[in-house]
Amino acid sequence: GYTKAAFVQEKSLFYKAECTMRLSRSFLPTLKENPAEAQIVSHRLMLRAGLIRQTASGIYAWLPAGLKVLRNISQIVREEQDRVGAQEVLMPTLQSADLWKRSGRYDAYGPEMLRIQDRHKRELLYGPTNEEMITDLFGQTVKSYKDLPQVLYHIQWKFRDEMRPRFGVMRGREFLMKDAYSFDLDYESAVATYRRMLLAYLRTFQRLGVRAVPMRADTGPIGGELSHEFLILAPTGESGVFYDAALEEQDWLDEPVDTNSPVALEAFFNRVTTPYAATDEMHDEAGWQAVPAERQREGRGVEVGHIFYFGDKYTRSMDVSVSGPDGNQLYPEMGSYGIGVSRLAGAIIEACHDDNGIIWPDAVAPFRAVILNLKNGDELCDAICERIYSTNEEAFLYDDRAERAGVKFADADLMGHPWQIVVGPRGAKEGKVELKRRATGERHEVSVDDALALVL
Ligand SMILES: Nc1ncnc2c1ncn2[C@@H]1O[C@H](COS(=O)(=O)NC(=O)[C@@H](N)CS)[C@@H](O)[C@H]1O
Repeated sequence: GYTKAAFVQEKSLFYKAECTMRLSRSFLPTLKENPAEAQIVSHRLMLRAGLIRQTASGIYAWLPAGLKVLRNISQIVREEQDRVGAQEVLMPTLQSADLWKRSGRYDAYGPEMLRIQDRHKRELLYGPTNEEMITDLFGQTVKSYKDLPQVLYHIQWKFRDEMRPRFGVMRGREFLMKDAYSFDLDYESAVATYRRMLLAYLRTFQRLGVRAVPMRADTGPIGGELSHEFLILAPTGESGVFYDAALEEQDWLDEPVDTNSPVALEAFFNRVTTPYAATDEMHDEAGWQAVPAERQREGRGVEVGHIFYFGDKYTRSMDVSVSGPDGNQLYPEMGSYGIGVSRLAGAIIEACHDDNGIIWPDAVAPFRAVILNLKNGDELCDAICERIYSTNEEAFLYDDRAERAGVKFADADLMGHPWQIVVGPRGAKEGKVELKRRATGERHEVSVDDALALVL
């Protein structure tokens, strides 16, 4: 068996700064009851699992576990943007109204725009999106077509003064968005960029552990004529969706698309857009009836991403041009590509939960596993828990509270950790722990080493 002396000796060798994720000392306020104001399951569970707290209508604070989820989502989004050659920048949340007057959207955008005056009475606004700002930044720097294409993105907070914020972070007023903007020499290369982004989005959502169906969309206040939105299937989704089941069976991660070949991109684009898929706004009966009945899928979806090609809408209106191959000035062709990063935290829960709580996909979970000590103060249980905990303090939440087992099991299911490592006195005597997979409920009694090998 594992002795306390061995543990103390080992721990003293590898002593690290104490990580705060011992539940007895963490800022992780779980709730026993469903808050009355939460109407949908993701809002209820995000409050009950201690991930967020509302600070004003449609505005939330992200508590330690919720912030870990936000960072995990952001990191996957970032990796897939970098993979298709986009470059990360960070633009401010506050924008000068002058930019929006140049593009003509200052008045057109409407009451959702939060307008602010500074002490010198200068007109500012809290950015709802960044087409104007990125086009201005691009125009200050790029003067020749030789410097095209450019794809720039950032992951930044936005503000839209929604008339009725609701459903927690799903329809907030201040929310985190990845927004990318592309600048190309001509239509063909702009379309190639659009298709690369579409693939990047499908890979991103698959890596997040959800299925997002791409659908033709209308373009709304952003403008342009080529647009797709990506919807995660969830019963509380705001959009009705109709699509061909063929779209659910693709594995985009081993999709060998040569993204430098327009021909390969066209073949990929046709594979994605040929099967029928439309939200209720774009649905057409004729197209729908052509889908064989056994492949027709109908439901509701949450929009987690939206991409647009809109040509020279902003470069022309803001007069941002570059010298072309023939020496004449030309307006670069643009697209913009948004992902609702904070909305995804809620949308993923809508798609991944059961009656006991959240079921985090491994890639998004705030912790890989929770260690449940069923007998605090028992020398062997404590030693085994401390040993597991000290192997990777970032990955583990250690429930060291002086609570009875039932409370620990219920909270572990509620918080949705992919793995539960249960340490009880009987198993500890044989150096065994019980490993539970949250998604399936499967339990196995294994040695500590095997548990660590499986979880990490
Ligand atoms: N009120 C909101 N709360 C949370 N997420 C939102 C909200 N409004 C939009 N989003 C998310 O942000 C994504 C992009 O927003 S958007 O308006 O469709 N597109 C743009 O703003 C473009 N500038 C893309 S760069 C949406 O697909 C959605 O997932």
